[in-house]
Amino acid sequence: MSQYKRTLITSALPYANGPVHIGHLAGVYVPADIYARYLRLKHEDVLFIGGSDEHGVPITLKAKNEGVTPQDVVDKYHSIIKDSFARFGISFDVYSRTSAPVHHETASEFFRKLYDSGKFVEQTSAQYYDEENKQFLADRYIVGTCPKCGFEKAYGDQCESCGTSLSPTDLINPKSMISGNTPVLKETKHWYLPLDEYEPWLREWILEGHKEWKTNVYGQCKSWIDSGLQPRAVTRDLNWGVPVPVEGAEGKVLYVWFDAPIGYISATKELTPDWEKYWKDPECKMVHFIGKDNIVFHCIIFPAMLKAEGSFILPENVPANEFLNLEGDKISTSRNWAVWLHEYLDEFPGKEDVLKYTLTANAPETKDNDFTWKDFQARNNNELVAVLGNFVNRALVLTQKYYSGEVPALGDLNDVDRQTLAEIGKLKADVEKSLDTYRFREALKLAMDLARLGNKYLADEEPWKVVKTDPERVKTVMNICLQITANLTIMLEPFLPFSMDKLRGFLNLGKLDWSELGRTDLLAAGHQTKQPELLFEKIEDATIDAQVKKLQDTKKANEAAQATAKPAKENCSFDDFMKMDIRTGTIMEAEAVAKTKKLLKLKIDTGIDTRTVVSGIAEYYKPEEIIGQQVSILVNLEPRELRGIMSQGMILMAEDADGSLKFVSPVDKVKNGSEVR
Ligand SMILES: Nc1ncnc2c1ncn2[C@@H]1O[C@H](COP(=O)(O)OP(=O)(O)OP(=O)(O)O)[C@@H](O)[C@H]1O
Ligand SMILES: [Zn+2]
Repeated sequence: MSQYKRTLITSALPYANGPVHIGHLAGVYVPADIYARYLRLKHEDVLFIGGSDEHGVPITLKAKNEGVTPQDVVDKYHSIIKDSFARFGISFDVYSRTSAPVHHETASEFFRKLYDSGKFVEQTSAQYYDEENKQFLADRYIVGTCPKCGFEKAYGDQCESCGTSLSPTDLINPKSMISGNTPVLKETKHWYLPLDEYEPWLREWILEGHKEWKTNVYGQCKSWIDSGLQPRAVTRDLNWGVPVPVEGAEGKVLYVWFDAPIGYISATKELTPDWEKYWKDPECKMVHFIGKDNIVFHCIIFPAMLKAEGSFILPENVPANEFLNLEGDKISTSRNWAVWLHEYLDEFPGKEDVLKYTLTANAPETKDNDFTWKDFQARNNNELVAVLGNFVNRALVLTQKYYSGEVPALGDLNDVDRQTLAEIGKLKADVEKSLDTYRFREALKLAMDLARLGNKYLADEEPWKVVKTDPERVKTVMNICLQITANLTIMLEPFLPFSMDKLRGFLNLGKLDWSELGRTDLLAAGHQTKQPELLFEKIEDATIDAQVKKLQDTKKANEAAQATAKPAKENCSFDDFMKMDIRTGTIMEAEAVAKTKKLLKLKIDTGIDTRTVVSGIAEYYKPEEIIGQQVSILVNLEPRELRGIMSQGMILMAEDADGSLKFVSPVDKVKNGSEVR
């Protein structure tokens, strides 16, 4: 048993400027949920905390762009996020938000306590100011060139290209995000947490005291500490956030990364009056689930804040994950490169566990990983359907067939039986060890080994053959298969809660505790099981192809949005322009030019005559679609031969950003032969 009486699980507060995607799930919420469900199955005293992070500059910028208030933005996404988590079965004990009054109060008090006990350094410095909008430019209100890598769109707080954390005055050629103007420097007062003073303590606490932390986490902490910690401003000139509760701080709010982690405390307060049992008692173990970009905030800044305050416990572990990518590209909310949870839930009803399974089996625990729809399909078809679904289905169906669903009695055991049953206990110990050390991928693989064990046992014992010669023996085999199935409902419960609920229904069995895992008498002889349905269904190629197509469309839309118009060509004289004779005409006939992919042979009524034109539009228009289409045609272009056809003139086309061609034609129909000028 551990030295702890309670566990407080926090999961990073998703930023309420977009919905939740599979990266968030794989990095944070799925492992946190597995851990919470596991501890609950063990009857431990555990709280699982979540909530939306609703302050900070990106939200105010989004509101500005959309012509709504920041509150509108966070209301919208908080409700989408909260609802999708609930549908997906992320089992928060509370899901709060940082715009809630309890949070404003808590964060404000927290700041005030540090302020009153002299933990901050007050400093006036020159900061960028947009004179047109009369506003200081914090964090993402300012862009410029990264001094480290030369990326031209680095933000005032971070370069998204090289990951360096910056302050606005580091940027080369800074520009205001609101007006595009070059900002001026203006004096303003802020409060700083002197992280440098906490350096020796952090070194001791993490580098000496927490060598067991994951290497990616420990490594990042070491690198931050070794490169020297600087005082960090914890306030901003901004009108969206928790107001700085100090006289003379009008127009200032707490820095979003100061207030967000305090959100874990506020959410706990919202949940229970006993919140101090979790936050202030050293017998409580606190674990932060986060992605790698949040490590510095949870391992260095927030602990320094808690330490400065003095009455709070510190995290016992921070099992941060690396990043999940999507089909080879970084997931991005702004580029819409993501699989969105709320869309997945609509498009794959009843398949919550399939996503949870895939994200766990392929979790970015030690390095960045890639989600692909092919892998999703393979995990479902080859593992959930072929291994787990297949085993439990055979066990239940054969029980129906031989015994009308009644659990048969266990007879004499042979060596294989004994080894198989003993394996359940061994797997239990291994799964526990993995879960206790936050190795969820490994834990899931081991738990699935129990289903593999069942499959192998069934295949080796072949009850469908033996039943003809030795029906007594088959009773023992089927009893063992059913005991394995019952054990699966416990072992896989943290990972596949919806499916295990279903499976318990087939077994006609209530929810069992983790402590009962490993028992070989979970189902008594004579217990009545029910007619089973399929636990998992195969996912067909067409379903996967549709998802891949959706992503390809996103990519195309992004490329088109990125494309900038080419610069204008050199001037030409009016006379030169007037030499071109452009008319309106109508396509009378159209056919593909044999042995070419691009060319159509068109017959055009130009008002002057009817003539033949060869046009390179076959990839964009089918011949039958364009008969009767009015077009603009350059009629005095020198005729030329294309593929043996004399082409007399050229149809004008507009080339879109993706290279596709569209007709340039009058908005309203005009008489053929009308001049275009
Ligand atoms: N692709 C990813 N893989 C793993 N974890 C991620 C990924 N994207 C975000 N996270 C984690 O999810 C948590 C919540 O993320 P947050 O709402 O701050 O979004 P974000 O990092 O701004 O992501 P995005 O820019 O995609 O919206 C954070 O702990 C973050 O580290
Ligand atoms: Zn950079």
